[in-house]
Amino acid sequence: MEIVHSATLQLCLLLIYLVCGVTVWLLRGQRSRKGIYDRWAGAHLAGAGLYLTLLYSPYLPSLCTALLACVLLLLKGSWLLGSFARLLRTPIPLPGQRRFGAGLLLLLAGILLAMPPHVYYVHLAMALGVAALYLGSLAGLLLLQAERPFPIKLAGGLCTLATTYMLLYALHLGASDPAFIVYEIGTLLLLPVLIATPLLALCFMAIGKEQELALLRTLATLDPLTGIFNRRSFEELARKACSQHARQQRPLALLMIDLDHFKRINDTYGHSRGDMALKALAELIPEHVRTADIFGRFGGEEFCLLLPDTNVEGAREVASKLCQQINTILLEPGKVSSALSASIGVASLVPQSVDDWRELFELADSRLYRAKSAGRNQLVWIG
Ligand SMILES: Nc1nc2c(ncn2[C@@H]2O[C@H](COP(=O)(O)OP(=O)(O)OP(=O)(O)O)[C@@H](O)[C@H]2O)c(=O)[nH]1
Repeated sequence: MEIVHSATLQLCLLLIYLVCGVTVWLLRGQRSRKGIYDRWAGAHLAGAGLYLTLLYSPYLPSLCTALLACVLLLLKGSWLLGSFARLLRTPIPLPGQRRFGAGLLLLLAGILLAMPPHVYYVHLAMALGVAALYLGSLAGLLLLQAERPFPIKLAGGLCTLATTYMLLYALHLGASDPAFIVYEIGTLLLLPVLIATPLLALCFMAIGKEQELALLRTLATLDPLTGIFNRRSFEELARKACSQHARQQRPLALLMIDLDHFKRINDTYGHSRGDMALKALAELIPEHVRTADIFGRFGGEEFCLLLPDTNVEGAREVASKLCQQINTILLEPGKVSSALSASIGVASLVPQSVDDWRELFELADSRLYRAKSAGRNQLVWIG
C-alpha cells in the first residue's frame, strides 16, 4: 500500500504528527510545571516517530509493527534506555525522562522498521545520523550546563552543531537516492520537523535542567520548615560579611535568638503547634529588621541574625525590640499566658579577618547562655 504521493496526504500526516504530539503531552504523566518541558520534548519526538513511520511505510505489516513498537516504547522506553546504558556501561547519564527516551527510540524504530529493503542503506545512514544527533545533543546538553567553564560550553555547542550537520548530511544522502524521489516532498516537510524536534527537545530539557538545578540550590540553602537560611548557608554568608567588614573596618553584630521552654511548648501544644511557632517567628523577625540583615535558623529553636554596620548599642536596641515583638506571638488566640518568649545573646565587633566570625559567634552564644541562666525572656549584651 503506497501511502505517500500527494502533498495533501503529507499535510494530513503532518497534522497526525501534531495531534500525536499534543495527545501524548496531555495524556501522560502528571501535569506539574516541572515536567512540562520533558513531556513536550518527548511528545515532539514521539510525534516525529509516528510521522516518519506513516510517511515512509509502504506496507501495512511494517506499519503495524512500527505502531506496536511505539506502544512498547512508550510503556517501556526508559527501561530499554536504562538497559542499553548498562549494557554499554556508558558513563553518560541518559535522560531519566521516559517520554524523551521513548519518543527517541520510536523515531529510530520508525525509520528502520518502515523501510522497503532496497533503500535500507540510505535509511541506515539516516538512522545513524539521528543516533549521532541524539548522543551529540545529549553530550551538548551535559556540557552546556550553566556551571561549566566557557571552553567546555563551547565544546558542547560545537558538538551539538556537528551532530546537526551529520543529520543534515544523512538526509541529503537519502534525498539524492533515485529510489527516494517519491519521498521528496515528504523529505522537504520532514526536514524542518527533524531539525526542529531535537533542538526543541534540547532547549526544553536544558530549561528543565536549569530549573531542577535552581530548585536543588534552593533546597540546599534554605531551612525546609521556615524557608529562611539554614545553618550552613548562614555561616557562609556570615563569613563573607566578616571578611568584607574587616576590609572596610566596619562593625558587625550578631544576635543569637533562642525560644524559651520550647520543649514544654511541644509537650503542651503538640509538635505541629511548635512548628507553627517556629514559622511565626521566622516571618516576624524580617518584618522588624533591615533588608540587608541576614536571618537564619541555626537548628532546633535557635535563630541567628547578622546585622551589618551595627555596633553593640544598635544591636541591643534591635534585640530589645525583637524580644517585645516575640511576646506578641500567642500559641492560643487571646491567651496572653501562651505568649512566646525568647532569650537573646548580643555581640558586635569590628572584625580583623574572616576568622573573627568564630569570636563573634562564641561571644553571642555565651551571652545567650547567660540570658537563659538569668531567667529567660531577656537579652545580654555585655560581659
Ligand atoms: N516542633 C518542633 N520542635 C523542635 C524542632 N527542632 C527542635 N525542636 C524541639 O525543641 C526542643 C528544644 O528543647 P531544649 O533544647 O531543652 O530547649 P528549651 O525547652 O527551649 O529550653 P530553653 O532553651 O533552656 O529555654 C526539643 O524538645 C526539640 O525536640 C522543630 O523543628 N519543630
